[in-house]
Amino acid sequence: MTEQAASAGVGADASATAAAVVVMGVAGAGKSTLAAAVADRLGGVFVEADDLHSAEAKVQMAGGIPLTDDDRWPWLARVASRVRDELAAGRPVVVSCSALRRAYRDALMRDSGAELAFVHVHGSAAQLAERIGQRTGHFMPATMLPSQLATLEPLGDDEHGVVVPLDLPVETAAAQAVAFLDADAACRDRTPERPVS
Ligand SMILES: Nc1ncnc2c1ncn2[C@@H]1O[C@H](COP(=O)(O)OP(=O)(O)O)[C@@H](O)[C@H]1O
Ligand SMILES: O=C(O)[C@H](O)[C@@H](O)[C@H](O)[C@H](O)COP(=O)(O)O
Repeated sequence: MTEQAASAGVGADASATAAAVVVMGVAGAGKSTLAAAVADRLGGVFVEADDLHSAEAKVQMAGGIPLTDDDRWPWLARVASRVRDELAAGRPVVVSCSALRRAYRDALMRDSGAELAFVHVHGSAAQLAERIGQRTGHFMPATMLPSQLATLEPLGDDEHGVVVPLDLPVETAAAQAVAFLDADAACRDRTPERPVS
């Protein structure tokens, strides 16, 4: 993982910006808000992975029961398929998707065929609890936060991603994310493709 590439002073260069981005993190962290802002900056499409859950999965989560891996795989496949479709149509795509575990992120890469970049919106447990408590009208109850945190696997050093603090103003966070994406795209241009594990 590249730590806060934004602070490296990399200038914005739309042509170098990764075309496929997943804004990840636990429920309520601020993924959708940031993903929409990043999509706007990239002139890309914002995809809300929550909209691709089955009705059954939403009922399950609304009832406070976390999804299992078996519940998640078909959902992740739908998210990846959507990414693939948008890229095939020539549109940059920014997805809001929890993508909590490494295996989920690898599956998204494998099934989309895209070299995804990840932006992890994160903060302390107290900040996350406060943030999810503010959210209204969502199927995911705040009681799911502990299971989300238990499932979360932070970005590995070998993943293309950056952590953005959840308490930044959204436009500041989006600027940090885009600076990272520019730096990451430039870095990929200089290095051979790595295999997806
Ligand atoms: N940078 C931010 N600063 C302040 N509030 C935010 C910020 N990002 C998101 N929020 C608020 O936090 C709550 C959760 O945000 P949301 O984007 O829905 O999170 P997620 O997609 O991770 O569930 C919402 O009420 C949203 O308005
Ligand atoms: O905004 C949110 O609350 C999350 O994005 C949430 O809706 C997400 O879809 C679930 O977290 C299900 O997936 P996981 O159980 O794999 O996080």
